[in-house]
Amino acid sequence: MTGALAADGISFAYPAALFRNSMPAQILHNVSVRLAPGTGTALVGSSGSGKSTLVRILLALAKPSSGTVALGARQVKPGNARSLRWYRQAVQYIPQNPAGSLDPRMTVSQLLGEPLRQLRVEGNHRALLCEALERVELPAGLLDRRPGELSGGQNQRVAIARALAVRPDYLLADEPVSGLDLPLRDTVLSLLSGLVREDGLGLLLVTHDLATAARICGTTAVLSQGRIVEHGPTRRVLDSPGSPEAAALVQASAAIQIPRDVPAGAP
Ligand SMILES: Nc1ncnc2c1ncn2[C@@H]1O[C@H](COP(=O)(O)OP(=O)(O)OP(=O)(O)O)[C@@H](O)[C@H]1O
Repeated sequence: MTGALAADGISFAYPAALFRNSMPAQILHNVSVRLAPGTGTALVGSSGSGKSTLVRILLALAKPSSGTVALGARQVKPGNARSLRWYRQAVQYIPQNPAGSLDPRMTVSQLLGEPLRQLRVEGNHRALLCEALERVELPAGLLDRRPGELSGGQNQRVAIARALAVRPDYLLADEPVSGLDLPLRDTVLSLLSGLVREDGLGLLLVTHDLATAARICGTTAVLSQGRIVEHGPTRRVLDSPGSPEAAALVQASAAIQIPRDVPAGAP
């Protein structure tokens, strides 16, 4: 059984740009988040608050200036591909615009098989590919197609299947539905919700939008200027935000909801 995925006391600064004679930019200040299997945690915050930087640190792609990342009892640090193979298999990333991350020259079979080969995952790869496709409700008949031969929605699911093929315990999804139209957004959110509730994956969902967070995440952490200013049940954050940053995000989410409810043809 995989343990929690925890970032503890993370601080981080991007190095000073020498040519600009600038100081190192302190981006994260003593940030802690803890993810557990079968639970969804939303990381919300305004643009530039440090969400993607924290995700990079959780993915062991950047080294914090202080603090630790650990999966269960095992500490994780940036390192070579071989030393991180176990971690890459356990923790997968779904980027913003997942479909855009697919190489158009590769078939679905090659796209899904690549991480299995790179991470030297044991077992029958063909069976793992089919299992991943089935989980995102795509037929195995698509394995020989290329992204250009699929719809936008199918490509989104292929990209999620790619993360699922290695059978991870955790998914870190950075704004996975921004830029999608509403029906597609709904499909992807339902899929992610099922992965948490039915398959027991742990999910970190990075989003600007608290309404999106509320759909799938029981817990929400609010990041503001590199600090966690609120961390608790999403319902509580929505109903009685305890920080000005959370209050502003609730207001923004509500404002985005209003036009959707306006009947067609209304002035
Ligand atoms: N490579 C870099 N070098 C220097 N500063 C950077 C670098 N990448 C990001 N930053 C700065 O770090 C801060 C946090 O960026 P980050 O991308 O983590 O925020 P974010 O909350 O994910 O924003 P967004 O919601 O717009 O994606 C920003 O001020 C950004 O300009």
